[in-house]
Amino acid sequence: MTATLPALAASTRTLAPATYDCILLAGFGGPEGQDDVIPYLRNVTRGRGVPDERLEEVAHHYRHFGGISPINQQNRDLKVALEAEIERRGLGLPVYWGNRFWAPYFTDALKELHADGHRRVLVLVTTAFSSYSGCRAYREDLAAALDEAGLAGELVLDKVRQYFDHPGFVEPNVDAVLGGLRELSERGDGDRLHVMFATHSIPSSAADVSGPREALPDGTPVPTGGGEEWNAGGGWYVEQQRAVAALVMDRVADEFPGVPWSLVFQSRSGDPRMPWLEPDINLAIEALPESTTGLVISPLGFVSDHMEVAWDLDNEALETCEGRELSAVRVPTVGVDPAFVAGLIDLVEERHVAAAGEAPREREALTTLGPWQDVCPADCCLGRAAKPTIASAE
Ligand SMILES: CC1=C(CCC(=O)O)c2cc3nc(cc4[nH]c(cc5[nH]c(cc1n2)c(C)c5CCC(=O)O)c(CCC(=O)O)c4C)C(CCC(=O)O)=C3C
Ligand SMILES: [Fe+2]
Repeated sequence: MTATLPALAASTRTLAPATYDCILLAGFGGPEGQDDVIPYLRNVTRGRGVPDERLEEVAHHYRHFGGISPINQQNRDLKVALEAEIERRGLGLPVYWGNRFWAPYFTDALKELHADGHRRVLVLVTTAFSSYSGCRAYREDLAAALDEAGLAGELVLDKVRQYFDHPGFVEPNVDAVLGGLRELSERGDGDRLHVMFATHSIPSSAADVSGPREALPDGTPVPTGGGEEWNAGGGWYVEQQRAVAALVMDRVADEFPGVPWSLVFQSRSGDPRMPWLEPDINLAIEALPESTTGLVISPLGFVSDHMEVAWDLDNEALETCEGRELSAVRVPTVGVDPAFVAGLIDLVEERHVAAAGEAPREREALTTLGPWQDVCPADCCLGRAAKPTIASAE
């Protein structure tokens, strides 16, 4: 199946700069009241074989917070911050907001921006890493929304690259981890520290096919993973997170040299007999050496402190720490940190030029994996049947 798809030449993974006329902030979406919770969860898990018991368990997480996920407000705040940065730079690009799983849906946002006269859309996705859930699913859902809105021939939808190693994403994460390490030191629990970078678990089979099935333009081969104590999985999803985590630790090493760290996974669902990325954060906390005096938890896999952070880390993981009397701090995601907001607009400016022939902003990347592709090969992150997508070579 995937092996028969034609390979995409490295050079075609970068799009020439162009002029866009608006930005679409593409979010995940979340419920905003108790009555939304079940319809929302049905949207998220449609056709995905997530067991009912898991849905009930997750519904309980939302119910605990009045049925309201913080994610929509966080995206509203991000939209306002992006608008202010665009205004500051005089770019004149309006920002629209749409979600995969809750109102405002992608279809509504596309209809709205089209009605306002826009035709060339640059999409900013609220996830930094490459995986089916973090990239391809957004591209598929945008293609479906284009169709549903009846605008398939009318709009151009290009997407900003995954930005895991862009300074705008890395720097706030460095600051956050540094803040956590300092806090533990000030508490007097800084003797033997550990940093855990938490990210969403995905099926190992999905991890293995995350990102392109070909070498990077510089020849870096597709990562095969394995060989670790835990099931770390292969593919670019894990590789990108490991690279960013290592970079963050390198950056804090001046002040906190030699602090051990690990990449851990959270929020797994699906059939328990299927392998997903491990270790689960809670098991990893249990397995820390008895001598560990303080733990920093960085939600590296997410861009805002949404429900997966508020529940799975702040409730569950911190409780696991309490259970073994381990002093711990969960540090913030990038959220609306000014450096992150500015970084997203830098990413826009490396693609958008006001007029043909103008030089775009330089493409920044802090690991050897980047700058990541603007356009995905046809089989990128493709695990199941191919659906049409935007921002793909085919
Ligand atoms: C990689 C990844 C990201 C990061 C990239 C990105 O940010 O997009 C992410 C983000 C998020 N996931 C979220 C919520 C949920 N994810 C679910 C289910 C799943 N996620 C998966 C993966 C990911 N998820 C997978 C492989 C499943 C299994 C089912 C399937 O294959 O589709 C379910 C169903 C119940 C359950 O199984 O837990 C819910 C409710 C929210 C919103 C939180 C809020 O409301 O504040 C956000 C930001
Ligand atoms: Fe999820």
